[in-house]
Amino acid sequence: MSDLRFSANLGFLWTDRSLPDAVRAAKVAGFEAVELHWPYETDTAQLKAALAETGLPVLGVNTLRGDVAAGEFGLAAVPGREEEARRYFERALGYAEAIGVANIHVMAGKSEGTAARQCFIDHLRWARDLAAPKGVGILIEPLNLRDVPGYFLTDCAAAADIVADCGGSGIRIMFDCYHMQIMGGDIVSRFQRFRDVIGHVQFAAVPDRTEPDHGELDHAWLLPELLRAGWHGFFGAEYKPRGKTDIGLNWMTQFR
Ligand SMILES: O=C(O)[C@@H](O)C(=O)CO
Ligand SMILES: [Mg+2]
Repeated sequence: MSDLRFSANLGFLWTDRSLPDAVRAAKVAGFEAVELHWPYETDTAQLKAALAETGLPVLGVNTLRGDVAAGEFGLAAVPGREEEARRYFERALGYAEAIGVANIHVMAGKSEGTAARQCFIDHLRWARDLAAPKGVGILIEPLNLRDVPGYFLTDCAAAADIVADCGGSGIRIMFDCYHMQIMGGDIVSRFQRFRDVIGHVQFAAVPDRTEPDHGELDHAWLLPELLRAGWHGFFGAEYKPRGKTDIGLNWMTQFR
């Protein structure tokens, strides 16, 4: 593999296997890390065993979204739901400590306005102060409004302001090229502008969020360009395979 290091997002890849087996499959495929969405039903001892066996680090887990059937997508920026949001974060932190996770992605939820922003900031400060002594960082991710209408956080400038208002340390932006392209594009300049507060990078084809081998974004150009723009971390492959995950891994060969 070149200088690019890839992380397999097991929220989308190898979902036909148990999470421990998905970790093993990611190792065999050449990924150098994994990231999870909502692994909470998976036994931590079994997951830990697969992680130890493969040596793959876990870059992130998400806080729970709330009542998904009712359209909820996180609670941290939803006034009136503060207690539940804190319980979700404590659950994520407990799981992160049990298996060893670098970051918790705090999901903001659907809301708007100054009360929602203050609610999010209060939650993030509290969460950061709880997680930092345990060596766990916080990520916040601007999402696109086509997939998640009404989501509170949709833009990097707003996310960077929130990080600053939280005091700057312990909270970083998850820069997902898929969402960024849908919310205006100009990905490399935006990455450069917010580089100092970016804590993870993800990618997928736009517009269909499948393998990064077609569509609006030329990943063979884009990902090395982000390295040149100063990114030193992993690239999270967060796409929904068109078929079986293993069949769709050819995109990786262009980076070898
Ligand atoms: O981009 C995404 O959808 C994710 O990174 C996520 O964590 C949940 O929405
Ligand atoms: Mg993402």
